[in-house]
Amino acid sequence: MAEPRLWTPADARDWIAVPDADSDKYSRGVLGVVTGSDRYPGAAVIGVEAAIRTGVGMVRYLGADRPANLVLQRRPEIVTAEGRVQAWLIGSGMDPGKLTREESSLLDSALHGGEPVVADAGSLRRVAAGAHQRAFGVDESWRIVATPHVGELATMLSGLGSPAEVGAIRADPVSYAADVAARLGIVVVLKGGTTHVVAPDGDAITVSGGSPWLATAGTGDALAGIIGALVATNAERVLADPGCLASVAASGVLLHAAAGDAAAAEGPLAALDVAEAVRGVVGGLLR
Ligand SMILES: NC(=O)C1=CN([C@@H]2O[C@H](COP(=O)(O)OP(=O)(O)OC[C@H]3O[C@@H](n4cnc5c(N)ncnc54)[C@H](O)[C@@H]3O)[C@@H](O)[C@H]2O)[C@@H](O)CC1
Ligand SMILES: Nc1ncnc2c1ncn2[C@@H]1O[C@H](COP(=O)(O)OP(=O)(O)O)[C@@H](O)[C@H]1O
Repeated sequence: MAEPRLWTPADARDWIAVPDADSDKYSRGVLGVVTGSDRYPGAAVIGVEAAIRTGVGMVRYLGADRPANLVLQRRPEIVTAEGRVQAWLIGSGMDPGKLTREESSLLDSALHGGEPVVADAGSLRRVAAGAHQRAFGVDESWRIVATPHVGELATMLSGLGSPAEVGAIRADPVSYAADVAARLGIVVVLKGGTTHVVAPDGDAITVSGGSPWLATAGTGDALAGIIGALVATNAERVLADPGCLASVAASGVLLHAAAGDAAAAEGPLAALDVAEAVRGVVGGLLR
């Protein structure tokens, strides 16, 4: 396996799609979102806020009623009608053991739809079960980015029939992430104090830094929203060259770490502070 590359702000800058006079909300990219649940409605609010502040043409939120109402209270600009999307963000704030039939069907539609997908938390077991591979073949599944923490990667490995202890994964994170990435044909973003982005071919990118104050509930939901917005606004490039999906994901991790630093500069942070701070980070990179 090649040595992991370090990702820089200049690398991330390349993946910020800046609108011009010919842009409209559809041409910029629409992110379809299936996150949150009655049990964890807040995850939907955090992920949507992060996506909006990363920059996207439109967010279509299609989750359950309770999170949908909270999302709309905070962000009336969100659209809850079905329609075309350029990418999906799924799974944050969803419990894989307690999905309603409608939630399961929404997750499956997103995974089988052919658009790039950012799969978090409650959708990871489905990804590990390889449903998308059966539908599209391994090459096509390069369009999926999964964002597990070590506990969730352990669950994915169990699903693949290769259980591993969390301690073993922590000791050799890139190898375990690379194993899952190769077997499922997906990009794995293994989250932690240092985050590793690993492509199916074993190419690894490391994003270090990010304030330790990020170790608080909901910051992973914010990360998924940031990556979702970047994938939606770069969807044409991703579909033309799925190999670039790891670069898009690494850029999202870098923006998230920088937003965490910005929010932590004022004191202990909450996940929504991180989502809000992404705006200033993107603005700063573009100056
Ligand atoms: N405001 C909200 O609505 C929030 C919702 N959340 C949602 O809550 C659900 C459960 O999330 P959990 O992360 O607790 O996942 P799980 O409950 O699936 O996994 C947690 C398990 O993994 C282990 N573990 C090992 N390393 C870990 C690490 N680095 N970080 C976290 N757990 C680790 C834990 O000990 C535990 O056994 C997800 O759907 C998530 O998106 C969380 O994001 C918190 C905020
Ligand atoms: N000690 C740390 N230093 C820097 N970043 C961290 C640290 N701990 C966690 N993070 C980051 O915070 C986020 C936590 O995500 P996650 O574990 O999914 O939590 P949640 O499910 O509560 O959102 C990840 O992006 C992770 O990389």
